[in-house]
Parts: sequence; C-alpha cells; structure tokens
Amino acid sequence: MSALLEISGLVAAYGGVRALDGLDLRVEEGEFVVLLGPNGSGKTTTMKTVSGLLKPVSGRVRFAGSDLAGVAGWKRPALGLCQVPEGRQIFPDHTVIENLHLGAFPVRRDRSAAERRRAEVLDIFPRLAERASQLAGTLSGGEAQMLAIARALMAGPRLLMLDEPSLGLAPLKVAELFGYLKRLHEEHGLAVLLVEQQAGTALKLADRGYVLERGRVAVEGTGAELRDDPRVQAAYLGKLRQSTA
Ligand SMILES: Nc1ncnc2c1ncn2[C@@H]1O[C@H](COP(=O)(O)OP(=O)(O)OP(=O)(O)O)[C@@H](O)[C@H]1O
Repeated sequence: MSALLEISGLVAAYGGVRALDGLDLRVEEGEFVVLLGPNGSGKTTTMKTVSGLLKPVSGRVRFAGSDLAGVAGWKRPALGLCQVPEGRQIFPDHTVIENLHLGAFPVRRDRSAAERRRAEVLDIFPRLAERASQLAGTLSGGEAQMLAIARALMAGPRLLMLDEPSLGLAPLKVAELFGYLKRLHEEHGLAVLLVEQQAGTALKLADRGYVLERGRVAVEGTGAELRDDPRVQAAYLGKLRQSTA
C-alpha cells in the first residue's frame, strides 16, 4: 500500500541556491512524523514544495496515491493537505468564528456540514469556544496558534503540516498545544508532519522522524530511535556524547 505522502528524489532551489537535494520522505495514513534539522537544512522548503508554493526542479511528490507534484504538471495543494505555516496566518479583523468559517472552504456551501465541523473543532479547542466572538487580532500568541490550527482543521485535512507551531510560545502553552496535537493524532487519526525545534517534546509524540542536513535526509528512525541516537542527542537534545577515551 502506498503512503499518504511520498516524496522521492525531490530537488528544489531558490535561484542558484539549492535548498532540497534529493529528499526522500514518507508519511503513512494516520502517522505522526517530525522533521528536524539545523537552520537552513530545508525543512520549510519541504513544506512549501509539498503545499505547492514552490515548484521543484526535479523529483516527485505523491499524495493519497496521485501525483501532486511533477515538474511538468505542478498542481496546487490537493484537498486534504493543510499547512499551518510559521507566522500564524489568521485574519486579525475577523472574529474567531469568522476565521473558522473562512477555513471551511470545501464545505462552505453546505451550511450544516460547516456547522458540524465547527462544533467538532471547538470541542478539540474549548479555549477558542470561550473566545468565539473575539477579534482574532486580540488573541494571545498561543490562542492565535490554536486558531490557525483549528482553521486548517475546518477544511477536513488528511494531513496537517505544521511549521514550528511552538515558535514564541511560553513553555506551558507549548505543552497545551502539543497536547492538542496528540489528541488530534490519537483520537481523530489525523496524519501530522511537524517541523519543530523543540526536538525532545516533538519526538515523544512522533511515530517516526527525519533529520535533514543540507536538503537531504541524514538520519531517519522511530521517535524512540531518534531520541536515543547520539547524533540527535548532541545536536538537539542538549546531551553531549560521553567520551570513552
Ligand atoms: N526565498 C528564498 N530565497 C533564497 N534562498 C532561500 C529562500 N528561502 C530559503 N532559502 C534558502 O534555502 C535553504 C533552506 O531554507 P529553509 O527555510 O528550507 O530551511 P529550514 O530548515 O526551514 O531553516 P530554519 O530552521 O532556519 O527555519 C537555506 O539555505 C535558505 O537560506
């Protein structure tokens, strides 16, 4: 059976700068996958290429069994794929509820389907239900991030892609946010591709993960394998390798 998302030999560049250099990566249906890597290793470029914002130089991206990206026929994102990019893109002059409905584009014409989905999403994020009529621009950073994710969920995605959702959040808020992601994955079977600098927390949630270096995969394994990998520990978990010399 093919993976939900299958990336093979992906090469992407910005002018002369090659950001992805033969990337191979997959996410199975319902799987939680974390993408780690140093600054500039190509994590955001991976997200941008998969979501159709950047046309690759070569390689292939398949989503749910069909070609999403080929160099010749590049398509915008298929339904079922949602990205919550860095920077939390929400509409500040609209209320929380209005923002949610703006995210419900696949079911916008079916009012009752949109309302049902809204109830499901607010059940996952009760904090947003309390702030239903508040303008999104006045939400705290953590609430705004929750709204960005909730809005993406309104489209009913099969894969949620998140680029550093913890950026700028206080530790307690990060824990709350990761709790929601865990619930979405475990209770709702949502596949997640997460770019995250907070490697320890992310790897605890992850089924599998990849470490990118210079636009390709340097280390791959289950969440537990990566947590135990000395290279990952040295680079991301603040544990320097014990010298045996
Ligand atoms: N718009 C752009 N124009 C030119 N070069 C770019 C552009 N965006 C990214 N790059 C370059 O592509 C490479 C990969 O960048 P990318 O943003 O994918 O890395 P990243 O792993 O997400 O890094 P970070 O952890 O710092 O967010 C870097 O060398 C970066 O400088």
